[in-house]
Amino acid sequence: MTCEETMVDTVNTTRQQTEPAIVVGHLRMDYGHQRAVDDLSFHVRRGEIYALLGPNGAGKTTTVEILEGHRRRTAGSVRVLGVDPAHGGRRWRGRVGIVLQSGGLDGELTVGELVKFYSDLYAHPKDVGDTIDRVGLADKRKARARTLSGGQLRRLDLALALIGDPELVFLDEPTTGFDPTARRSAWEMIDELRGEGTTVLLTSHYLDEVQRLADRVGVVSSGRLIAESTPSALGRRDIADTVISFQPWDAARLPDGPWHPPERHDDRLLLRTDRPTEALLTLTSWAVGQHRDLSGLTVTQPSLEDAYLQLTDDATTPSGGSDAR
Ligand SMILES: Nc1ncnc2c1ncn2[C@@H]1O[C@H](COP(=O)(O)OP(=O)(O)OP(=O)(O)O)[C@@H](O)[C@H]1O
Repeated sequence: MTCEETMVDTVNTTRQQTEPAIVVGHLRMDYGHQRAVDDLSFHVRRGEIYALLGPNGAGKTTTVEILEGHRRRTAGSVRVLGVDPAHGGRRWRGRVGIVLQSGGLDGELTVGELVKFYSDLYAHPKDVGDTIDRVGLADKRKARARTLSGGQLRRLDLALALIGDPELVFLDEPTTGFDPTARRSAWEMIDELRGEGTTVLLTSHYLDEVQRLADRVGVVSSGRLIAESTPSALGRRDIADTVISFQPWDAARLPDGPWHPPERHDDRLLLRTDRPTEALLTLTSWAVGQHRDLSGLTVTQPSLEDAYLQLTDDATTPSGGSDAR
């Protein structure tokens, strides 16, 4: 290698280490006349857990399939670990953990045999027994794949994605069909991946999962990124107001205050506000002045779920933030 080639190689290696794990620019995917992904841009930093969140048909799986190199995009640019997945070779595949469709596995092989078979495909695989333990299938090691339940098959998928000790893992709805205990252990496992510096791209419908696991979340609706933030900052967005609720007494006449027009729900009055401290002061001063209690008073902070529902609702209504095609 000449001195010049060595320098180019060093520059390339440095660039690959500093470049985000995933860079998506103006990605578009059309299935015939159906636009599934529309001008989508985002990046995932190395070691980050990034969640794509969105309603059914938002384009999450299509995006992940393009990033995995399983689907050719219509337009836009994509780099995964410094490589265009459309041209990702064997070496690149070895660096990326992909949760396979277990439907394609030979159901006659046992869990242990399948994980061992996949481990042999990689240069530096993890330990087969440890990986099976980690996904909670230790007692199913000798069971044939065809005898596993839906949730157990997804755990097997996860084991196959992790066995190659990848730098980046794609987890498309990793806990769908898991019972609550299995979900918790999958979460712990994903936390461990974070501890090891593995980058994770996750798609999920479960807001608690995203809240618990993700460093950042991109909300996708109709193929577009409509919001991107940390889960907690997304939950704090002004769009999702704090709700103050209580049971008003007969003939109560509410004073003016920093809230939207009051809403009645059964015997309760709901006040939505983006200035909760001031609203509570106005409300409690009024009640004390009237020698009354604010019976059943509750104050509810907006959750990630509230923000998500409001965002996706706005994006799919014609007057909302995203243009309707
Ligand atoms: N192979 C395909 N051929 C034609 N249209 C497709 C195909 N795959 C997906 N679509 C369409 O593209 C859009 C995006 O689908 P995609 O599966 O990517 O969404 P998603 O966000 O993953 O949905 P879900 O949360 O339900 O899994 C949908 O309207 C879907 O009907």
